[in-house]
Amino acid sequence: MVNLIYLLPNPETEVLVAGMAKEESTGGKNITSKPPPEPSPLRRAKFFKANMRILVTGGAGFIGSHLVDKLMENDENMVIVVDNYFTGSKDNLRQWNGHPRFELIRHDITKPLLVEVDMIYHLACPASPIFYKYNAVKTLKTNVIGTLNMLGLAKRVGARILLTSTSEVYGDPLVHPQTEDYWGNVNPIGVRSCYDEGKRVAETLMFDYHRQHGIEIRVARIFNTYGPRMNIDDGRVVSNFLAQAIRYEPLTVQLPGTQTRSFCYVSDMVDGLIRLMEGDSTGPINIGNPGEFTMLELAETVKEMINPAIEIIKVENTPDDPRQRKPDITKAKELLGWEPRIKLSDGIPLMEEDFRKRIGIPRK
Ligand SMILES: NC(=O)c1ccc[n+]([C@@H]2O[C@H](COP(=O)([O-])OP(=O)(O)OC[C@H]3O[C@@H](n4cnc5c(N)ncnc54)[C@H](O)[C@@H]3O)[C@@H](O)[C@H]2O)c1
Ligand SMILES: O=C(O)[C@H]1O[C@H](OP(=O)(O)OP(=O)(O)OC[C@H]2O[C@@H](n3ccc(=O)[nH]c3=O)[C@H](O)[C@@H]2O)[C@H](O)[C@@H](O)[C@@H]1O
Repeated sequence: MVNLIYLLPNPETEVLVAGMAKEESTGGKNITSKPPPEPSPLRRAKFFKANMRILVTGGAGFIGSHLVDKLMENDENMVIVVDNYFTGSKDNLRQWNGHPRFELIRHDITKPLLVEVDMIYHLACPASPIFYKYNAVKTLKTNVIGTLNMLGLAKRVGARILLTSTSEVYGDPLVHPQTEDYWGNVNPIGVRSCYDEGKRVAETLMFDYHRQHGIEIRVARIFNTYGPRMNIDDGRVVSNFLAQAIRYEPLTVQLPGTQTRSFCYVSDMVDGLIRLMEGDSTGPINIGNPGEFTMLELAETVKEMINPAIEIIKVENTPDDPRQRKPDITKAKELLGWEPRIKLSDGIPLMEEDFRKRIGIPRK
């Protein structure tokens, strides 16, 4: 039987068999890192040397499209986006349509993808609770099979890969603020589990590929991010409150209203992700703004800044809503030289302008 496996011309099988053999000879102990695989010979060809080919999965989404804008500012970068447009839109990337250094591929990452790239920013996954709960099994497949596919690609072409994980890996945290060494308090069978457990498995896959196959990995734990281009009916709190205030609708604070979040403006987030990708630390590293607000405080702030005439009402919450969340960003400061620059009161007006344009209600 074992001999038959050796005869299969499948590189995955060969690695598996080689790994098993090595494990036996090390007395069953864990095998640590191997050198990363050799990149394709194309990488050394003159034509390709000039450009860094960067794949962004989920690049038509909110954070992904801002990341693409930033990466495209560098003439040395060639950017390839893959997206299935579940929560993203081509419109977010229209400024790059037809650009010689840009490609957009309609693709679902739960299916394998073969492209020659040097770096992978792996963002594809619905992020708003209403969207990730909509098809929970698909969310899990995206996190598990999708991440496996992207790691398989990274292994094949020798690319460095960054995963956008989430503060939701801490669940309903019992440690506050959250440090990266906290293992979290997550319900494994709840309605949010497809997302938070999915991301936890995605992190595990990243570290196992790193240990077992020497893949260069980066893991960012993103805390609530907001800014222009969020879907207007996205369901997340900042976009909900802004759209409601602009439309003269009451702001819906979910009970109890004392739950907290920390909000990071999208340009700060993109800066943190690029620093992490280009730096030497694998992470996981928290990237977020430590300014912490209750949802009632957020509603009061939006009301005061956008439309003092509107009402704030309390509505039912959904199960397992984390009661508090605030990143400890000591590691990001020390290892990436990163900290956020834009405070909530400066970020909201930047987002308001974009929302008013798209909703079609100008400021009076
Ligand atoms: N925005 C936040 O506050 C936040 C916080 C923590 C983590 N994150 C993570 O950052 C990433 C981006 O979040 P976002 O806020 O931009 O969300 P988003 O929903 O705007 O973007 C996600 C993108 O992924 C695409 N996508 C989803 N499933 C896919 C699949 N199977 N194949 C291909 N494409 C697929 C969507 O169409 C969309 O364009 C996600 O991985 C999310 O988990 C975001
Ligand atoms: O930052 C993160 O790590 C994660 O945060 C979000 O999860 P959540 O914080 O629950 O995001 P929201 O849906 O925006 O809710 C934030 C808080 O606002 C409250 N809320 C939401 C919407 C609303 O209309 N009113 C309201 O009070 C919710 O009850 C919750 O307490 C999403 O799951 C992901 O985008 C992301 O991975």
